[in-house]
Amino acid sequence: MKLTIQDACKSYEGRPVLEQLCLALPGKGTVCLFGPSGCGKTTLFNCIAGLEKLDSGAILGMEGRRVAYMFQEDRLLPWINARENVEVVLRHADEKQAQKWLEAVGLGEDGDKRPSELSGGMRQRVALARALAFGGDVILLDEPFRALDPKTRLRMEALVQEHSREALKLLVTHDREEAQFLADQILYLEGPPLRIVRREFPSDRRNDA
Ligand SMILES: Nc1ncnc2c1ncn2[C@@H]1O[C@H](COP(=O)(O)OP(=O)(O)OP(=O)(O)O)[C@@H](O)[C@H]1O
Repeated sequence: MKLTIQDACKSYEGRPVLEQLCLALPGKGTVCLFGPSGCGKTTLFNCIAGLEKLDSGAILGMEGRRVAYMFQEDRLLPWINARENVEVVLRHADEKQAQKWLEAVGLGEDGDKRPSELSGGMRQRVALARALAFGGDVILLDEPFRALDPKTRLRMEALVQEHSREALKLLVTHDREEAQFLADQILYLEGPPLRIVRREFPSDRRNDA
């Protein structure tokens, strides 16, 4: 089902971050959000996820849809190990399944380590494994590859591309090539207040070329 953002308004301390924002998103596929720091992308994600409430307007099409959210920070639980951090989001606790996800992000050997024993890039990959393992209908990824070296980054991009094909994946990136590689649709943004200055459909463009 399509996701429709209708006249969304959200202000902080009198400063509008979302102002009468209207946006129609497809039911599935990858939409990359490309825009400068502070333009309001995270605020939009928080409103879609229901963590922040709009001042007015509506987000339609979220009824009954499960949301996975990979935040800019890893937000791992510090008192349990990497494998358990993935296991907590599985419908049925399953250590083997959690281990498979860790292997998919290249951390098969690190499952017993607590977040404090992992590097920033490793923690980010555990957070990515957790978001994909949850298997939501809407998957919000806020700069998911930021702390990664180029080779690992490519591997993680491929992982995101191949999983959850029936979900709507919304991905914030500051990397043009990454957006071109992953996206069915790229939204170029400015703000605050957040506005869409351009929409691009990379695969269509390739077909036209
Ligand atoms: N809880 C809050 N209280 C006050 N101001 C906020 C709050 N959250 C966001 N803002 C402000 O809203 C604006 C948009 O912030 P937001 O985090 O949504 O931007 P962003 O595009 O995700 O930026 P970045 O790429 O740096 O994460 C910024 O000016 C920010 O200071």
